[in-house]
Amino acid sequence: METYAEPLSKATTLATLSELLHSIEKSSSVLRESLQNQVAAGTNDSTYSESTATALNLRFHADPHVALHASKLRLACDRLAHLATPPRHLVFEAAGSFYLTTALDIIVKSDIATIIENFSNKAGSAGVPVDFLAQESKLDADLLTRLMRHLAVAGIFEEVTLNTFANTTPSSTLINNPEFRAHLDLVMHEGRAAIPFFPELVSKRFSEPVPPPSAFSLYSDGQPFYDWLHSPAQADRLSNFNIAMRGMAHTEGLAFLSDDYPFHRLPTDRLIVDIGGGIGTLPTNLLPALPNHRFVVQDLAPVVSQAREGASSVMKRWMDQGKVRFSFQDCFTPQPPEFRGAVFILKNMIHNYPDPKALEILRNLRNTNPHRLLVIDRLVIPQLKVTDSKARVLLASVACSQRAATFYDLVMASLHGGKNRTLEDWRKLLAQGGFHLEKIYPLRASTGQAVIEATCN
Ligand SMILES: C[S@@+](CC[C@H](N)C(=O)[O-])C[C@H]1O[C@@H](n2cnc3c(N)ncnc32)[C@H](O)[C@@H]1O
Repeated sequence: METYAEPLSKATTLATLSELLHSIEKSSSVLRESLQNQVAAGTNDSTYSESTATALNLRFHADPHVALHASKLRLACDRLAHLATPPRHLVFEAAGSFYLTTALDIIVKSDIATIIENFSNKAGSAGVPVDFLAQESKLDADLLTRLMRHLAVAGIFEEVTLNTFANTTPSSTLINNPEFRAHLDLVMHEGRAAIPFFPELVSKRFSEPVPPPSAFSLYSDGQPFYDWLHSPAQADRLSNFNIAMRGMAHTEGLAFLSDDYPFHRLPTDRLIVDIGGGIGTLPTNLLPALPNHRFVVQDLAPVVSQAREGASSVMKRWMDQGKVRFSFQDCFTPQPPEFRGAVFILKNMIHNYPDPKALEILRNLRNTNPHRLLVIDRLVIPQLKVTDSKARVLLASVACSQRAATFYDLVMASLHGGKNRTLEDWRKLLAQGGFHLEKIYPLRASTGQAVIEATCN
């Protein structure tokens, strides 16, 4: 017999099972009541959050309280599944998890979800025979069946009858959705370039006095990720990256941002400066709710050009009205004096950098005496065992699955040498940069993001 370092006693297992069942029952009943109310109300979405949740097919996210219970339910179900799974199986399944990535990569590239949708609409059937999918996508039918079946086990697609597949709610997010597919492609394509070098990075970080900054730098002969991405040879990848940033906004619950953080309290005479703002995802989402605010979106030259050239008609109108301005600004250089006292936003920026580089950015901003600094980034919450720890309490109040937050932490390590940070990391980093962390506003329907509000020390 194998021996175990710390076997769970039957009494402990029983107590955990009871605690989880209680939590699942409580959250499920909140969700059920919310759905009953929605069904009774019919199709009328009267608030902005309601129509946003409907548009994104989020049944439980119009109301933040219900959204919190949806997240709590997932957390409790994950823990319950861990408890019920033979321990070796959890480890074994983790070993094979990259086959899921591979299967997803293939079906995303061939846009199988859209093929299923088009065929089902035409034929009026729930499922599509795999032979048809194979013909349309020019992929081997036998291997495609097996890839689809593996995805179906994960809830992406459904095998309705033998070798016949239908979309599910998750796979439907891929239908005619180039922005979401670009985001997935970014994670899988650039990720796959860097991942083979990850073991070397981990080892060299231990053994070498000046280790490589990231796994990606080992792939790119030392070029930092953004230098590589902005080089003329990678024009297609830059274009995919910028589209991916729009797709990312939907995965991160950005649509609810104006409800989850009180932007309306920010004075309208202060500019909102979005540092490393890409092609303007933030004002696109915020301006409809904040028509009297003005945004400056800063980024590096190739991105600013793409933002101006590819601006939508709405964006062009905002630019003409002076509500949005795209400007070239390297975040490692001092901000121009006109931005003194502005509201600065760093959305998905700081996670790209290790602490010394992140501090350079923060100190530059501190010198402009900002009205507020809003860091929109992921909050990693370690799932500590100690039940009364602060982290446990935080996890319960934010109630966000950590699957994306911790995997993205590794994406940051691998591509940029950056990291996703815990609450203590944020508090310390902000203090060293001259800021005081005022409050955390978790974003519902996000993958662990929160607005971290800071003021000058
Ligand atoms: C992860 S993306 C985030 C984009 C946007 N904030 C969002 O959340 O959609 C990081 C952005 O930082 C920009 N960036 C990289 N290095 C920069 C620098 N030194 N100064 C300003 N922006 C930079 C990139 O071009 C990219 O648009």
